Amino acid sequence: MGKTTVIAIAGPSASGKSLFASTVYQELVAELGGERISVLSEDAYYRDQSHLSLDQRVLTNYDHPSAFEHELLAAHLQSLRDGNSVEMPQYSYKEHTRIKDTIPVTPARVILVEGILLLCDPKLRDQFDISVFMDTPLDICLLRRINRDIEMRGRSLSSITEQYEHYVRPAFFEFIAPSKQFADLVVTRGGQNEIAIDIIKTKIRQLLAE
Ligand SMILES: Nc1ncnc2c1ncn2[C@@H]1O[C@H](COP(=O)(O)OP(=O)(O)O)[C@@H](O)[C@H]1O
Ligand SMILES: O=c1ccn([C@@H]2O[C@H](COP(=O)(O)O)[C@@H](O)[C@H]2O)c(=O)[nH]1
Repeated sequence: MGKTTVIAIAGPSASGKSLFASTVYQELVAELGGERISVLSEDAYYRDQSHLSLDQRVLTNYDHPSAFEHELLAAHLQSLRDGNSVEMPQYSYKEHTRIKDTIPVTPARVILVEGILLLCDPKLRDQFDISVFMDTPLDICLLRRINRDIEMRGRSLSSITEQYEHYVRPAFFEFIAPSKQFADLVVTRGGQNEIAIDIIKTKIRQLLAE
């Protein structure tokens, strides 16, 4: 296997990062097979909070860098570069903590990693060869987050709007928007931008052909 290339996909919550990463991954796996591409999620590296009660866990600010174990994500990316498999944690948005199971991730020629605060952290940025920022307007992100969090993450409308006002929106202006300067490619509209998906797929095909 040649040198590992890590592609980061960052941007606000519900901007389409997961959809973009999974579309690129699934379309390339269908075309080329899955052995040479892996996907990681920053959300899997939210800190374990199993020592706290559920009432305490809901008080955490999940949009602040301190909520993530970025040191572990950086160490896992380095291990994968070094040719070693890692056990990626799994996170429950309903329980607000990690679950016991992990997912084995094998070293791959191309690693896609997606998450809100990836480009804010210098030790993570050092691990990225290509960085993408999903520049979906914040009002569109909010509408998509409301629908997704009610359907998929067991949230009420009032809990979403309260969390959004106190944590999600302030974190966008303090951490996420300023991190756009570190992106190589800025993607408008979200996870269904077919031209952007095609550009990243073309780059990955080139890397896999080297
Ligand atoms: N371009 C788009 N058009 C319509 N819906 C979209 C688009 N991009 C993403 N979505 C939807 O918006 C929601 C949030 O997208 P997701 O990929 O989970 O965002 P993120 O990973 O950035 O939080 C999901 O339900 C997804 O299907
Ligand atoms: O327990 C949790 C953990 C995270 N969140 C919210 O999730 C988003 C990040 O995930 P996206 O898939 O990028 O939306 C972040 O804004 C947190 O507020 C949560 O609500 N509860």
